[in-house]
Amino acid sequence: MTQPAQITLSHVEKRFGNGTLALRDMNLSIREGEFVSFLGPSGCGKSTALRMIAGLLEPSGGTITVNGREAGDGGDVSFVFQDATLMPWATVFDNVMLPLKLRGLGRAEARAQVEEALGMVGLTKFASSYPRELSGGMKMRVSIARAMVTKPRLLLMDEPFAALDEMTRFKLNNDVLELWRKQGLTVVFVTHSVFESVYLSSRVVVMGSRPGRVVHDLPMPEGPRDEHYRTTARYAETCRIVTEALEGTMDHVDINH
Ligand SMILES: Nc1ncnc2c1ncn2[C@@H]1O[C@H](COP(=O)(O)OP(=O)(O)OP(=O)(O)O)[C@@H](O)[C@H]1O
Repeated sequence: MTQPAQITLSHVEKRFGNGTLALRDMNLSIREGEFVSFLGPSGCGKSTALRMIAGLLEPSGGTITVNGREAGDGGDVSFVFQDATLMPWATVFDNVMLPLKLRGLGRAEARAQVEEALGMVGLTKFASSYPRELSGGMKMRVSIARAMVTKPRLLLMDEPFAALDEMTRFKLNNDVLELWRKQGLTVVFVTHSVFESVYLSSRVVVMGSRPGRVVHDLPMPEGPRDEHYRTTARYAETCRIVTEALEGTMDHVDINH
């Protein structure tokens, strides 16, 4: 039986105060347990769409429902930004505990959940370290642990690995896939990278700009995702198909710069 939609965007439009029409008539339905990437040229509204799903921005037209409620109207959703956005004066433990503290939990009550979240990202031994003592990849892991500590059903990620070197990015790609599988999450992931979107996703939503909208909705092949997969003909062929779809959304100005 098909799962009911967990996220629905229906005729969504976003016009900013300065008149920019970022999205027009965006329609999309995401089911529980999917891993969906938003891929598209710079400025096509990927982040805007993600922020509206999170309830951080309001649509100027249309409707967005998440977990059966209006977007932003309730828990079960976590957000990971491009920067780890950690509190530099607080330990890894305290950074990860923040969402629980905001919900009124004390240290003792929160301990088991924080430890579990740190375990998920392999940072158990770094609970008392400070952000300045960590590499960029480790800081991003802390940020992911902070997002996971509330046990969300939906994880929204806005280009989380764009600033990391390639090997770290590959490693974190695998970590996120493991979380997705083990925790039964739904993930919506914004990226500029065809290779990253094809590797991670069960579905790639290719967006076009001026105004932003969904241009292609491409199911990805099923099967294991591991370092071997990156070297297969199937992966290369899927990347080619997605690249063509992406290029079709761009005008010459976009392609040449
Ligand atoms: N707060 C804002 N006020 C006005 N315009 C905005 C605002 N935020 C985004 N925009 C505009 O809306 C459009 C979509 O922006 P958005 O950041 O969602 O695109 P994107 O696809 O995520 O881009 P990138 O890949 O470069 O991050 C762009 O034209 C952008 O300049």
